[in-house]
Amino acid sequence: MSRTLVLVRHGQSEWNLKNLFTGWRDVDLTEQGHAEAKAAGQKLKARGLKFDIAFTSALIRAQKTCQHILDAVGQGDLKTIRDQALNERDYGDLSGLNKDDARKKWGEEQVHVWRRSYDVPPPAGESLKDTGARVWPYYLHDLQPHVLRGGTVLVAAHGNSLRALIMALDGKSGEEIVKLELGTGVPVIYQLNADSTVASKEVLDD
Ligand SMILES: O=C(O)[C@@H](CO)OP(=O)(O)O
Repeated sequence: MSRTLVLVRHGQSEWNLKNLFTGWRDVDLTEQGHAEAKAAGQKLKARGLKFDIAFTSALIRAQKTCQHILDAVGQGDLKTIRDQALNERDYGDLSGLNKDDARKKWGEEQVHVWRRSYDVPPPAGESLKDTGARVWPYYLHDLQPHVLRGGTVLVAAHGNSLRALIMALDGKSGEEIVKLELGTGVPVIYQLNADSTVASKEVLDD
């Protein structure tokens, strides 16, 4: 039985391009972002993947990425659940600021800690731990059951909401997760065992 979970970070957004902290701000994909999402769909199509259900966040950049992928695999009308549990980490007061300006103001090290550490939240925002505290229960209750009954499930979401999910799936520590970067539009394919542990993981980053 195939129990397949496909995670895809949205394609490049307008604020990725402008190098701004985005978080819950609802910005669109760039031309490149649309192309990356379509290319992700083509890679999944080439694998012969057909989905049973799709999940995405409440934010347009993830929703459009999800739709591009479904269109590419010929499943444009597939049932898709949108939930803010899968939203990007809330960047709080950093939202809308330029990342280089923030480095000048607070220093390289502090900004890196806010962006990639496990449990240090940016001012008035969520740490990765906080993000995981909403992503992981949502995964367990709403998403994983579809995979365990033999489904193939698409999740189109965000860099940090997916980092939180991957941290739990891979059993990574707070120190290890600092190094994990997810590319825009790069599919990550998990096969799960019947007991919900990970049987295999493949990153389609070529
Ligand atoms: O700005 C954001 O919301 C995220 C993702 O684009 O940025 P970072 O990679 O710095 O966590």
